[in-house]
Amino acid sequence: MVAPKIWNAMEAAEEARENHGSSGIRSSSLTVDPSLSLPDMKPCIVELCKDLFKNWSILDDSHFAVETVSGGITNLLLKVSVREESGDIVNITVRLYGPYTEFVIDRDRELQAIQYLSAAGFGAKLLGIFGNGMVQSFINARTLTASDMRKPKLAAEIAKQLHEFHQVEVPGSKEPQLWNDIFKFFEKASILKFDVIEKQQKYETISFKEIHTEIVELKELTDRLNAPVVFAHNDLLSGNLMLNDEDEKLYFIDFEYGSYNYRGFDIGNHFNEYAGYDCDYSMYPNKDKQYHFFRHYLEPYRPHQVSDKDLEALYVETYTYMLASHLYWALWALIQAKMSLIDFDYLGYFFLRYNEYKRQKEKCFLLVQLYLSGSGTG
Ligand SMILES: Nc1ncnc2c1ncn2[C@@H]1O[C@H](COP(=O)(O)OP(=O)(O)OP(=O)(O)O)[C@@H](O)[C@H]1O
Repeated sequence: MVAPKIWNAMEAAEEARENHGSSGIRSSSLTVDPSLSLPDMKPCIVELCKDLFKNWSILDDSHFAVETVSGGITNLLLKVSVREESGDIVNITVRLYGPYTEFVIDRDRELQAIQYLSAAGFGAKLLGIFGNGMVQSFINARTLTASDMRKPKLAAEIAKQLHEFHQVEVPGSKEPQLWNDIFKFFEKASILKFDVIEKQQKYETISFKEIHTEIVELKELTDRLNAPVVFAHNDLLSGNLMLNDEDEKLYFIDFEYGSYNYRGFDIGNHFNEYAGYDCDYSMYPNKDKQYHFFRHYLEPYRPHQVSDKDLEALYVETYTYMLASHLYWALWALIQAKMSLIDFDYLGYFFLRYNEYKRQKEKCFLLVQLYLSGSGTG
């Protein structure tokens, strides 16, 4: 097993300290125990805020209100409202990384990306980092549901924003990470041991030999497409989309899985999320709905001028990487089943994603072969 890369919070904090003048990102070496109850955690959060934002250090603790925004599937997110001396209220969020999340999330990669993405106007502004988390601006908006996300007007807006997102340049290697990540997940996922006997028995029904063959075959197929590579969000589910209804501003949030990747993966992965938390894959968009999305993605200001050839190419690309998205999150779920402290049936989630992969595979492979042979997709 490849040794997991443990995010070096101290190094990152030190780097941010050095860069503070230019990037405006503050840093603290404090850590907050995520297992504390909210009342016990509050004094630690207040101390952290005072350490990061020196102008708040003179305020009495009664000026700080702390509440939970979300348990997330991965992290704990808190909202801190600070009544400043002037009487103004400032809202920020404090994100505590979930334990062991470094097994599936590269925090260095996330932190670097977030700075460039937030400078380009995406997501919440990064205000500071600390030993086991980060502080960001609070976004005044509601979180979308899967059914919101499927509405044509919002789908067009998401496509348009994704087009912009994919234009952002993040320094560093521009190598697509998909297959590196999938193989890394595979290595970890294939050697797990569960203490709970039922879980272990369920786990033992999985054929990793079969999965490995699937990964290799799918990689070979996607390689033949020469798909464009962009800086991708990689986790565009409804919970990572927020909308302010008044000014109709849409926000992409949560760049934990962001990396250079195939654009078709970002889109296919997003379409898989139409299934919502119940994984109802009958909600996957039909060809018309996909084309609606593609038009606004490819030409946000002239959606009706996109050529049939470009639509078809993106259709094939998306279909193929949609399969990769199932493999990616299926393997991710196995690692979570072992590592996460969150009470969620990750093992069951593996089967939902992998079974859907198997259900779609043949049709997809056939479609790509037809397309590559020049016979079209019909
Ligand atoms: N900066 C923010 N301002 C306001 N609300 C936010 C902000 N960031 C996240 N949220 C809210 O908290 C929820 C969880 O956030 P996020 O997805 O970043 O956490 P997570 O732990 O990574 O969750 P998951 O693993 O489920 O994606 C979002 O769906 C959104 O409702």
